[in-house]
Amino acid sequence: MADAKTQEQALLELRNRIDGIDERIGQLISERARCAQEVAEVKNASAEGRALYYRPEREAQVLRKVMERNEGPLSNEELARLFREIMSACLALEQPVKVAYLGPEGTFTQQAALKHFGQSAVSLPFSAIDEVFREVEAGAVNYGVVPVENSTEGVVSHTLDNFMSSNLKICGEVELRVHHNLLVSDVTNVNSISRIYSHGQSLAQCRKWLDSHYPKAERVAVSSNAEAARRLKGEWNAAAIAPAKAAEIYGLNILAEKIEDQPDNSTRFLIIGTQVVPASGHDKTSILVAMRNQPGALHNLLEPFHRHEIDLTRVETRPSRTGVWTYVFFVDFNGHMDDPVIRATLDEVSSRVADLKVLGSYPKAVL
Ligand SMILES: O=C(O)C(=O)C[C@]1(C(=O)O)C=C[C@@H](O)C=C1
Repeated sequence: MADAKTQEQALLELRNRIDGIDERIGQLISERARCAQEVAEVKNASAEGRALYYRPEREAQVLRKVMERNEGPLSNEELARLFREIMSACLALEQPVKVAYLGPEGTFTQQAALKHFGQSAVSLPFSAIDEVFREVEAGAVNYGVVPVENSTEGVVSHTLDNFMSSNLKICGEVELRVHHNLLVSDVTNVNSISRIYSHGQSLAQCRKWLDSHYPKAERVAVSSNAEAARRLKGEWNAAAIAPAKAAEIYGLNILAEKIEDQPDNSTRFLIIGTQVVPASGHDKTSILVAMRNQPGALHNLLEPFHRHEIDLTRVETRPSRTGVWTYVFFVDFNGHMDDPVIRATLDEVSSRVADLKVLGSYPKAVL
């Protein structure tokens, strides 16, 4: 009895301390939000209606500082995620940011949009990558989010091809650990699952798991994981592979978690917009280069990077849509356009190729 009393007393004291801390945190968050409102006034005063509220480079710096200062016990990622949301709410006070993403609701791309902009952003689903580009170009939204690398949605080439005809810039990147789950609906008879829906790439990424758990089930590839989740309604013998978020949105149950064959399965997404982003201190640049398919062409293109010791992070090639025998390379490397070494390198590259377009310099993914 005495023990129970002491425990209750200890809890009460700790909870009183937590109440006091919460009060201070609340006051500080409000003070920060008022500061952000003043930032907006300063931006408005000098921009004649064209103020840039969202500043990717500053957000990256804020989050990096949060991680550097962290003394635990929360992990760097956890603490940065909390500050991500505080900044998202502060930005919404300045201007609610509108973001188009490759939908439907529940896709990994939506998850990437929320991870990058936080919950206070207004995110709008579009059914094709071209549409996301068009919405941003038309000014109907401020930014777009599209998958680009090792994508579960299987659309990397679409994103790259869109850059050939678009003047949009890359303003940021997001990396997402991709976990697959087996989802069922309330009416599913879990002992007689004979059909499994998902995007083709997701089915491929869970092949071994499916082979051992559902070797006889028919695997049906559909346009997105969210579409797979949507199909389940009313099908008693079907399951879907999709993100946990899709279970929430479509009212489904998770039958098995993290069923991907590779535990470090991840996808990279790009933030597209019209803004040129200043250096944040840890940046990447993406360029698009068009060149004739001659012997030694790729070596010619890459040699200046090697000589200037610039780290390439990705080289991708696509056949150009115009002109026979011409290839287009997408090259990502560490560094920012404002850096004189990068500028000099690109001047050299430019003199060796048919065309060079800088798609953007942007902060490396922080979270
Ligand atoms: O520093 C700014 O420019 C701000 O607008 C403030 C702030 C923030 O909350 O820290 C908010 C939005 C921007 O994207 C970056 C930072």
